[in-house]
Amino acid sequence: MSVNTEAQVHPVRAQQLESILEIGNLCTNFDLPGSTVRAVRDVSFQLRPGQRLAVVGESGSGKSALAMSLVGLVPPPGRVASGSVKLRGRELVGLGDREISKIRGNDIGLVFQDPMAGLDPLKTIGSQFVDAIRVHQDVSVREAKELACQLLSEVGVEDPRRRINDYPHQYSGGMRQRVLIAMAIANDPVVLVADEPTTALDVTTQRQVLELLEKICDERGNALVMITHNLGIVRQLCDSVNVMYAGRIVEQTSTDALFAEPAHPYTRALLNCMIDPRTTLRGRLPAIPGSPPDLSLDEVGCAFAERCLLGSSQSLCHEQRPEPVLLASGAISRCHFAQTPEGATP
Ligand SMILES: Nc1ncnc2c1ncn2[C@@H]1O[C@H](COP(=O)(O)OP(=O)(O)OP(=O)(O)O)[C@@H](O)[C@H]1O
Repeated sequence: MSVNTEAQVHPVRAQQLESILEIGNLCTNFDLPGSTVRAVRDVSFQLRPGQRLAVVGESGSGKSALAMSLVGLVPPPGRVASGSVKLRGRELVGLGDREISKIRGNDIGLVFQDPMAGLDPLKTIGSQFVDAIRVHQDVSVREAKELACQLLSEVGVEDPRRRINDYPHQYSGGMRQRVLIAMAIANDPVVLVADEPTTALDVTTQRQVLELLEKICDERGNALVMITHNLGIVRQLCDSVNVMYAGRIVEQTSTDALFAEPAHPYTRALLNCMIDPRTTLRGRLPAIPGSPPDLSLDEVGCAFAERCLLGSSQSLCHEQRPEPVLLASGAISRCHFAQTPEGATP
């Protein structure tokens, strides 16, 4: 099945700007002894220059596995089992480690949840920064250091000429995240992939880091893929949204439409869990009743059917997997009853 959704959702917009990233029928599995966890299932979408796309969903829905698949960093025993990731037309799936690492940190910048995971505790920030720049740019150590200081200043690290000689533990969590963001943009990537970049931070620092990401995207014009649990972040930072459930994208829509007219029952359940969509920047999603399916089992019907208010009593939902449906709003929803008006019996 092919879900070439961007072309379906926004045919006019899709023609205006050629996409820079094209994901086609991507499947990522974790091969465990005796079972295979199918973490990303037949995911397709496109990203245009400057687009800010959120990927949202509950824990375990496959957001991180998708993000890691985009940049060739799926940890073993995981692997991209099939499908395609094309950056400016170049296929990344199947590239060797050396080739993909040239692209990572160059055309695609990465910001992770735990800034410590991206830094070597035994090296100064300066030496790590210089290395990260010189892997991709033919510049001297002195020039790389100068660029590093400029970037640190850009992301709000005061006195960068002194701070560059400090070790990661001498920075606060928020400052370490700023350093990683500076490193991620050092080679002017066309896409920034941020996987829950503020989850480990306190509320005030979260807000500052989000404002920084927003400023960077505004000023540099890079596209953003923002992996998050947090619909407040989606509202603040992103223009479009992929909602993931059980490894699949169940809704693709604009941020405005997500809040105004959520199409999929799962999206509506997520929104219902938000206490106050205007102020819940800090709010992780509270639980939706029931639990997601075991991703090592084959799907029969809609993966959300058991938990769905609309379809739990419908035999169709339990028997037949829904295909994506293009709605009048421009959203795509993977629901048998996507066109059913709210409150009506399907
Ligand atoms: N290293 C691994 N080994 C085995 N299974 C894994 C591994 N990493 C992820 N998975 C499985 O893949 C599925 C998707 O996980 P993933 O981390 O992508 O979800 P997520 O939506 O990012 O969740 P969270 O928001 O909690 O990070 C889950 O069922 C998870 O258990």
